[in-house]
Amino acid sequence: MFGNFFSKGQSKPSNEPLSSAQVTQLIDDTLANYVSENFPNGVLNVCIKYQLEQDKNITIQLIMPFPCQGELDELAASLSKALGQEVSIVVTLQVKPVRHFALGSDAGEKADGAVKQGNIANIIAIASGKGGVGKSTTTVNLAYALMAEGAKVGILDADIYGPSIPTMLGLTHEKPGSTDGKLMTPLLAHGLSAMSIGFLVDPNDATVWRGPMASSAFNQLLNETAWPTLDYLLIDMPPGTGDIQLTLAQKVPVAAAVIVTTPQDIALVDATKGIAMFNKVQVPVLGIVENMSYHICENCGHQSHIFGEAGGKDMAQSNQTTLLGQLPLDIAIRQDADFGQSDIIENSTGEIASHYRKIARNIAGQLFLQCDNASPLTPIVEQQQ
Ligand SMILES: Nc1ncnc2c1ncn2[C@@H]1O[C@H](COP(=O)(O)OP(=O)(O)OP(=O)(O)O)[C@@H](O)[C@H]1O
Repeated sequence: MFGNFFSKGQSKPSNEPLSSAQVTQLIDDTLANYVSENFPNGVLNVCIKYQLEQDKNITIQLIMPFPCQGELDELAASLSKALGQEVSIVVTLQVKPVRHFALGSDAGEKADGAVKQGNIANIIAIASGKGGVGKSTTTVNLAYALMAEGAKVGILDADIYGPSIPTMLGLTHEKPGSTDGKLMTPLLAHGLSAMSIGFLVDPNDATVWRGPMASSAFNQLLNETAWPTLDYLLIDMPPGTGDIQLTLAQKVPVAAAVIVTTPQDIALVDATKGIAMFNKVQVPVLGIVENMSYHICENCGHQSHIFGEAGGKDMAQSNQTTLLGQLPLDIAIRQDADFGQSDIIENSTGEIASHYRKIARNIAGQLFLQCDNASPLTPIVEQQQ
């Protein structure tokens, strides 16, 4: 796809240096004609503002409605090569809410989209039918990946019975404070705002909570946290599709859900139940992330499909949803999770980071593209050119 942007009625530049007007035209056409999953009608079609600066180097300033820096960096690299001149694309984000969110203790009950606008643009639930498929690990890495793409992100650990987010963020012994004595200040992990029941109570105490108690603890975590302005709040849902999950999905104005699964049959069956649950409460499912899809042998490079092959793709097809991406079973992912690290923080252009960043862009892009019409609680979403 990249490098093909001259194909739509454009001619490749000859060796002669291009005039400034020709460069402008070529860049305009490229941005208009570049097509990918997240830009089905070109970049300019969704761009809010576009500005071109030509000097020794070329800088393209774009205001975009969803994070896409990584994809546009690749487009800029292709343009640089084609023009023989350094081209950079600088993205500023203006993420629009798909559903309005009210801060305050009554927000859960009034999740009807008519309440006052909070400072969280979009809440995305990350769920799995089956436990242990890597939902929390994926949620943490996707949060960092969205940040690497330029977004302001928070994470809420709704896994009341087994909160693993504190460990995965390296915040095990930390406790949130409060500046006003009412709202808790979320903890920060490399710029990611986080709240978890694991910060507040001994996880062993929470395991004996019954449904209503767990549900009210979750409401408190969401509504009594002084969230900063966020483009996305990712909710790490408890595994399963029982009453607790259903209540959470209903109480929170979730813009959309993402299902994490492994390609194993037993996990896919439960993931299908997860999709059905969100359909029931009319929360659009953006797609499926297939975790532990394959393993590459460190010694010989052989790729093996330990948990089966193509399960996520087939399941996405049979549920009329999208396979948002596949992640390897990789020792570095496991080690990072155990030690409160993420490869994305250290090396945002590394191989593992690239997998997560691509999926993060797909989630944000599909949320923008799909949800305008899909969510019953959607306010008018303006698209500007
Ligand atoms: N892609 C991966 N490669 C290697 N290890 C992974 C990967 N994804 C997750 N893991 C490991 O698998 C284990 C389970 O992951 P995690 O806790 O994220 O699963 P979960 O679905 O959230 O579990 P639970 O159902 O308990 O909430 C962890 O040890 C984690 O480090």
